[in-house]
Formats: sequence, C-alpha cells, structure tokens
Amino acid sequence: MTVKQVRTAEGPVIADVVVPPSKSIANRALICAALADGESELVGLAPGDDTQAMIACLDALGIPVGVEQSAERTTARVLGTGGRLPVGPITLHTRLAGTTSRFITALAALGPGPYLIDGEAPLRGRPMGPLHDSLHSLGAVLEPGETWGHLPVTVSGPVGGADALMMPGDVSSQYVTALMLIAPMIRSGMRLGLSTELVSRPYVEITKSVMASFGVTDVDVAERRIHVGEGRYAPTVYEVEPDASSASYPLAAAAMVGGAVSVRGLGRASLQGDAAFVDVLERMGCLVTVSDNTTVVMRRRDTPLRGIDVDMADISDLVPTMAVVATQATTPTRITGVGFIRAKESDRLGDLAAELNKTGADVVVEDDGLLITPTDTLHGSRLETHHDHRLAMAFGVLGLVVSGVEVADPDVVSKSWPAFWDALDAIPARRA
Ligand SMILES: O=C(O)C1=C[C@@H](OP(=O)(O)O)[C@@H](O)[C@H](O)C1
Ligand SMILES: C=C(OP(=O)(O)O)C(=O)O
Repeated sequence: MTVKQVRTAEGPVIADVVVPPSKSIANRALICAALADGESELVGLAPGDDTQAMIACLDALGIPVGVEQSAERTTARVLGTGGRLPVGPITLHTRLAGTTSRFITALAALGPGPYLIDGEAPLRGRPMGPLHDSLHSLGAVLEPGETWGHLPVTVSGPVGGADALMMPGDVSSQYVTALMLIAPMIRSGMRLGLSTELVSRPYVEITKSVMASFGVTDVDVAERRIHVGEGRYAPTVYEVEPDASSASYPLAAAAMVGGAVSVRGLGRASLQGDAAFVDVLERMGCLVTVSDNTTVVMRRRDTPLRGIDVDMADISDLVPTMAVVATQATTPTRITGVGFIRAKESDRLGDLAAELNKTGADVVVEDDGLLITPTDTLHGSRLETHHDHRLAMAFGVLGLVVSGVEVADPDVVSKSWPAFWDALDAIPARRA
C-alpha cells in the first residue's frame, strides 16, 4: 500500500482551482439520459470511479455510453432506450458507489432481469433495505445474495404501480432519488411518504432539477411527501457543473493556511447543497465572495478562525473537511445532525475521530455528530483512510498545516477526484 507524504504550506496560499464535475449530477444525468428515447450529450462528465461504474453498468444493460476526452473536458453520448432493458442474466458491478448502486438497482427493476447487482466489500456493508423494500412493494422480485437489505442482490422486474410507498428519510436520501428517477416510467407515477425526517435534502432537489432538464416536470417534493407523475424523459444536451463537495478541500486550504482560493465555474446558481460550505467558513471568520461563475474564500493570517455550532445534515459529505478546519480554530466546534454518516464509505464519525486524534487533536464522537476542541499540540502521524476518499482528501488538507501527515492508501481519492493529489501539490505556496 502506498502512502502520501503531504508537504506543509509555509506561506499563504493563492490559487485558482479547477475541480472535477459533480459526480452526483453526472450519475443522475446518466440515468435520465439512459431512460430517454434517443441520444443525449452530457458535457463535462465526472472522472471518478463512481461515474465509471455507472457507465459500465449502463453499458451492460444495453445502453451504450460513448466517451470523448479533450484537454478541457469529457463529453459522453448516451443512447437511451426509453426504459427498455435486455433479458438477463446480467451482472452489474457498482464498485464503492452508493449512488450508482442505488440508482442502478432502481433502474434494473424496470427490466425483466435477472440482474445481479454487487459492489466492493465496504459497499456490501452499506444499508439498502428501504430501497429494496420499496422496489419489492412495487412488484419487483429481489433475492439477496447473503442478507436482506444488502448487496449482492438479484433484481427482476418490471415494477408495476403501488398506491403509496412509505420509507424512512433518515438513512439515505439516495433511496428517494433512486425511486424518483424511475418513477416517470411507472404507470400512474409514484407517491412516496417519509416516516422520518429526510437527510441530505438538497440532493433530492438536485434530482428534481436534473429530471426537469430532461423534460420531466411533474415532480413535487414536500416535507414528508414526494410525488412524481408518469411521463417521458426527452434526450437533451446537459452540462454538468463543478463538484461543490470537491471544492470544499481547496476552499478549506484557504481557511486553514490563510490566503485566497477561488474555484472556477462554481457560482451563485449552483444546484448543489454543498455549495453552502462557504457560509460555514464565513461564520468561522473567512471572507467569502460568490459571483455568477466563481467562489472565493479568503482569510488573512492575522484573523483567527472561530469555532461554531453547525448542523450538517444537509451537507454531511463535508464533515471530514469541517473537522480538519475546526482543529485550527481558537474555540470548539460542535457538528450535529449527522448520525447517519456512520454508514458512508467509512464510519465517518468513529473512523474520522480516531484518525484525527492520532495527530494530537481532540475529537469526541457524540450522538449525532462530533465535538472538536482545538489543541496546540498537533503533530504528524500516519492516517488510515478506511476506503474513504473524503477522509483522504481532508487529511491531505490537514497536512498543509501540520507537518509530517502521511495519508495511507491515498489512491482512494479516485472515487470522486482521481487527480486530487496533483491538484493539492499544485496549490502555490512556500513548502516546508
Ligand atoms: O444523491 C447523491 O448524489 C448523494 C447523496 C448523499 O447521500 P445520503 O443521501 O446517503 O446522505 C451524499 O452523501 C452522497 O455523496 C451523494
Ligand atoms: C457518500 C458519498 O458517496 P456515495 O454515498 O455515493 O458512495 C460521498 O461521495 O461522500
């Protein structure tokens, strides 16, 4: 296993950073394009494994995706089949990707099957139960390989209609998105009730927006109720915006080291909830400017960072980034609303706290979040990444201010941002 030794930044960072396109938006657009009848063009496809896994699954389901790479961006042409899927058996490998596995499971339920959906060991451990239950209620046959509610699972459809579905909202919003994406193809559409409050709600709004771009507009998202009317996706040309979750790492670098970082292409009209991370940094004392086409975070080195109390249920992928920023504040930070992130790529409360504490940090796991109390004794250490790209990238940023940080298994970043380490090394600063 390789290890990345991060070099600290001695001076303020001044950088204009290009982050990859959003993997969440790309995976939704790929499903909408696959369900449209005809050719769509997705401009600016995300480069990571999660997107590659989606493309491979669609290909296996008889929906070819032609990818063209230029120096600036990747474009994909998707030949949608209007919801028609081939007879199986077909195996669909979704690697480590939550979105791909959940969206593909729902898509597969539109076809005759059998389709075996599997993923790598950590993904097999993640919960799928509410989605599998819902697809079962819609008339699909789901046979678990080992345990009900987990991968691997064999799916055979096609789904029919159901009066109303009910599921919890506090495990993952991806189940809701998966059902919304296929709902127009179901006779009479879908009515879905949520028995508990929805986490990661902004992602459901992204789903609604991407569906609208592909011509499906009869979608109503209320507090505990979602309705999607029967309809058809129209092939289209869709441009994928830069990934706001990836942007959190360079923006956090400006907050932690001092200086100014701008992220190109991520502007005021972003669809992504994670774009609100800059509001959190602003509350901590950074200067933030968001224009039509750019997001900039600045901190003068003589302006201290304040700790804050922050509910991150809507932007939970940024908890690792937030935790490392909080180690640099002058007062404690309490993160709440994120008990559900124990079932992400890693246990993003327990594993994150344990690794950060190896550097002399004081991170305590609470019921639904973390308490980070700044210490002045941070030191380098070898940090394990637990198959989690977000732990790896957050630890990379920590290494800009704490000398001797080594990140184990650094290639896990390929899930969302394969070129992350090059981008981090390229942030201009005097290096120790
Ligand atoms: O729908 C999406 O694209 C995502 C939803 C969120 O997951 P949960 O809804 O499971 O929190 C988020 O953490 C994930 O990175 C991407
Ligand atoms: C949780 C994440 O992704 P997924 O759930 O799609 O695996 C993530 O990218 O942080």
